[in-house]
This record gives sequence, C-alpha cells and structure tokens, in this order.
Amino acid sequence: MEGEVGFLGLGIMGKAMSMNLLRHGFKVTVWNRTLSRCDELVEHGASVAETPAAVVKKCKYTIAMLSDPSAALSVVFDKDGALEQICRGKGYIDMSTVDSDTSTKISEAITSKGGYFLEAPVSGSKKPAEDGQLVILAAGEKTLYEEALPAFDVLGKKSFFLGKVGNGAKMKLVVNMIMGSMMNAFSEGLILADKSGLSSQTLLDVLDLGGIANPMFKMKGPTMIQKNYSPAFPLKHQQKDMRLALALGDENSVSMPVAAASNEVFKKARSMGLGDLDFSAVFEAVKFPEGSS
Ligand SMILES: NC(=O)C1=CN([C@@H]2O[C@H](COP(=O)(O)OP(=O)(O)OC[C@H]3O[C@@H](n4cnc5c(N)ncnc54)[C@H](OP(=O)(O)O)[C@@H]3O)[C@@H](O)[C@H]2O)C=CC1
Ligand SMILES: O=CCCC(=O)O
Repeated sequence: MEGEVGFLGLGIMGKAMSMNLLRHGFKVTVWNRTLSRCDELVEHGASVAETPAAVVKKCKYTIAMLSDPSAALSVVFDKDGALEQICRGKGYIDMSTVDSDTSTKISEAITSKGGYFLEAPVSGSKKPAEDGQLVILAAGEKTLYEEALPAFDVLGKKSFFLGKVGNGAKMKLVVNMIMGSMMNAFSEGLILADKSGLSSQTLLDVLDLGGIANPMFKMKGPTMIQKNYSPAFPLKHQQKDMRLALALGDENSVSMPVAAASNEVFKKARSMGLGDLDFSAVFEAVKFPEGSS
C-alpha cells in the first residue's frame, strides 16, 4: 500500500484503527464529520482533509469506518463525498458494518468510475482495534484485498476473503446477531442467579470453567455487575446490526425468534436512553421490563 492512506470516520473504531496505522509507519490522511475529532490523530502525525472528496483526491487507498448504512452512503454520495474524486486506480475500502444492499450500491458507484471496492467489516471491538487484533471479513475486488493486506496485517490478527461484495457484510451480521442474542441470554442468566439468591461472581466463575466459556462473558460479566457501561461497542450499533440481520433473515425466509426477541430488548434499551452506552447495558433493560420502575 504505497503512499498516503485515507481514513474516513474517527469514532471508537476509526480512531483506534487509524492510530494503529500511524504507529506502524503508514502515512494517514484523516477526515471526520466532526472535524475536531481529527486533532488527536494530527498530534500523532496524521494529516487532515476537509472533505471525503479531498481525502480520496490525495490518497490512492481510502478506508471508511462509519456508524451505519446511512452514514456510509452519505460519505460516498453526498456533495464533497468520496465518489466525486474516485477515478481509475483508486481503492475504496468500507470497513463499517452495513447490509449487503448498501455495500453493493457503494461498490457499483465506485466501480462505475473505474475505482476498486472492497467491503471489510470487522469482528472485535475497541481493545482489539487498539491492539491490532481484529478479524477482517473482506469481500469484493480481490486485487484490492491483496494490496490492502499490509494494512490489514496491522489492523487485524486474521483476514478472510469471502468472495463477492455482500458476503463480508452478511458474515458480519450473522456473527453480531449471534453475539446480541448471547448478550441477552447472559443478562437473563445474571438476573436469574441474583433473584434466586446466588452470587453473580460465582455464576461467572462457573461459566468460565465450562463448555460455554467465552471471551465476551469473561470481559463483560464483571463490568455488568458493576454497572459500568463505558462504550466499547455502542448499544445503538448492536441494535442496528440485529435489525439488519433480521432483514437478512426475512430475505432468506429464515425464522429467528431468538434474535427477534433480543432485538426487542435492544430497542427497549435504546428507548430508555442507553443507546450510546456499551451494548452490555441491555442488562438494564432486561432487569427492568417495560412498565416497571
Ligand atoms: N465499536 C465496536 O466495538 C465495533 C463497531 N463496529 C462497527 O464499526 C462502525 C463504527 O463503529 P464505532 O466506531 O463504534 O462508532 P462510533 O459511533 O464511535 O463512530 C461513528 C462514526 O461515524 C461517523 N458518522 C456518523 N454518522 C455520520 C454521517 N451521517 N456522516 C458522516 N459521518 C458520520 C461519526 O462521526 P462524528 O464523530 O461526526 O459523529 C463517527 O466518526 C459501525 O458500523 C459499527 O457497527 C464493528 C466492530 C466493532
Ligand atoms: O461489531 C462489533 C463487534 C464487537 C465484538 O466483536 O466484540
């Protein structure tokens, strides 16, 4: 990946990922809708551009890490958007979690102007992003995937190439659908243990020694007991992923009652004002069902 790499979107993930690229010697030009969020990156050596179009003009490769389908589309298609400067030889890599329709729309627009497109959503959250331990789920233009591998090797511990555009988005939604349902089951278990007079900490210890031990229970369990929901993965994004995964289920006539019920609880958590907290704050919505105080 010779030359400057562009980075659009400096939220929790984008900031950690672009910081990582800088640390590993990449030259990075950043843009964020709220431009002041670029300041910290500049202190670490990044350049700033005023618009997504200006980033693409300057860089052969541009990575985007944006909140949702509407943000991903807006950064490409709006005035001063990335598309304005896409031309032959430019690579656009969208690492946001979106649905396959969104990814396909972006891909078609980029390729119609001679550019290359790769979707590359990631598994792993704030800490793995900081540590370069993400799992990258890429699909689209294979040549661009190969050219991006030096950056992916810095950002992640493993990259998958999944074929045609849409497959990366779908894989990511399947994974997050499972994760969101697990978080709900885990929350119910913690409450059931507590209401039955059992120690939450002992439940965590028992879970960690058995067949359903996993890093998420291990990491989130103690903070949930302490009601510490400092956001690593914002709950509003988890609910977006449940919604998009359920739509994928609709398209494929897959019945997903567990995911549908979990989505309802995430929606309730958003209505309780918990959307900007970590997704584990769904625990609070499970604790206090609708109508209770
Ligand atoms: N956090 C996590 O653990 C993980 C998140 N993801 C996915 O990565 C993506 C980013 O997540 P995360 O960093 O946590 O999210 P954040 O909410 O922290 O950041 C969202 C970013 O999107 C930008 N944005 C939002 N709306 C618009 C818009 N209309 N136009 C332009 N920019 C916009 C924000 O800009 P501004 O600063 O101006 O608001 C910000 O840069 C999401 O798709 C998420 O699902 C994937 C794996 C893990
Ligand atoms: O999309 C967010 C995923 C968070 C995680 O994999 O821990």
